[in-house]
Amino acid sequence: MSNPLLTTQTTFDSKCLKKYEEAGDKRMESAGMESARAEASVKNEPILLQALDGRVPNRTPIWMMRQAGRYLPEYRAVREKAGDFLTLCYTPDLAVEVTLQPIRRFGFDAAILFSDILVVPHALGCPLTFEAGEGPRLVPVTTSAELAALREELDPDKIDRVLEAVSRIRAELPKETALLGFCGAPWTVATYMIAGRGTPDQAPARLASLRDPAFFTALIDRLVETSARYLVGQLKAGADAVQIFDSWAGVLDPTSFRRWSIEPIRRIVSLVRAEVPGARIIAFPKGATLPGLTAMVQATGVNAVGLDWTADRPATRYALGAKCALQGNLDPLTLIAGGRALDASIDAILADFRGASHVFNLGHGIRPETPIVHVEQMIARIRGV
Ligand SMILES: Cc1c2[nH]c(c1CCC(=O)O)Cc1[nH]c(c(CCC(=O)O)c1C)Cc1[nH]c(c(CCC(=O)O)c1C)Cc1[nH]c(c(C)c1CCC(=O)O)C2
Repeated sequence: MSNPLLTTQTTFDSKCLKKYEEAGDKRMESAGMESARAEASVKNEPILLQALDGRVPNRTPIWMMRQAGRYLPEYRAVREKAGDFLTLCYTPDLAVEVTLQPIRRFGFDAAILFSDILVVPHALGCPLTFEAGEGPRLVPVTTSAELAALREELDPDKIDRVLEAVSRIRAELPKETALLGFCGAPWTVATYMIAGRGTPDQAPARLASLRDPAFFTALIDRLVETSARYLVGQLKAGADAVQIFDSWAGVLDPTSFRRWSIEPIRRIVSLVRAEVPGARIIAFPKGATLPGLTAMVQATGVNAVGLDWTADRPATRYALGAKCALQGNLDPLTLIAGGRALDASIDAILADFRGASHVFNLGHGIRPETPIVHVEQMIARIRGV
């Protein structure tokens, strides 16, 4: 019997979409009908996890990257009281509170731990500050000697506070809401460590990889090992799945993408699953091409890939829909615009992924200026209420 997902058809007409749906239905049948017991055990599972397991839940799970953040007045109030962003991250009471805020307000299908990808370099001993309106500032690490001066392992005084927040969040969340942990991918974290800040094209890290490959490889290795342990800690503390953010993957040429985005993520996935068998992992290599995404899924075996708003949805589904879940990909600017543009974009995303294992999300983090009524409009549209 031929698999409609493995044909060489390259146009994405309605006939082709019908095939996806049939394949999705078949996949549902084979996944769901293995035994009545398996069916019963998945019924109570959060729908986000059903999608990550390759099932097609009876409604589309929704969460938003940066869903706890400055667009929420209740976040701004806690942030003001804490004074400093890192205080929020390392004070379990506050991290639990801001993680739960968007769940209380919107009832998303997943909470994401409130923290930051730069907690990893900070816990390795890199001084870090967040200047108001300017983003993060780190003391740059640009040589093997500077790397050698950092810790080999994450400082437990910092990380244990984050893990305590994880277990308290899990205890307070409704059981139908999944809890996501996360870390930055080694490449993206390295770009901030080397430049000491965000840069437009990550030139300092790209140059370092060319000029001093021994240093750069050692830095990536340190991040692979510590990030894997950190994710294992989060999963053991109660995270149901984890996402690896490779926000700057899109600046890498195809060879460098394999070497600095795919390969470190592959190693993290394998280290994590050695400790936590079957760990559910989402990779978000922002800006990756479709061949890049395909290679990522093939090499790493992640459960899902995050798609930014530039992804060609039918082509991505055609290439990957039978191999992993697809997460995304509403343009965060559409959520600022609202109105009919928002409705039309949501409808297109839902139509393109109908019958697939799809997690609704934005193509990148929600922006602080986003009106809350547009988030409500989005959720109502997706849930059909
Ligand atoms: C690159 C990156 C960072 N942090 C993160 C990434 C990867 C995702 C992406 O590409 O956006 C990841 C991140 N940062 C934050 C979370 C929390 C969980 C979530 O709601 O998604 C997550 C998952 C909170 C945050 N991290 C930050 C804020 C804003 C801090 C504040 O309250 O002032 C929040 C809510 C600060 C931060 N942290 C970082 C930057 C560049 C900035 C400044 C830009 C900004 O202010 O939006 C680094």
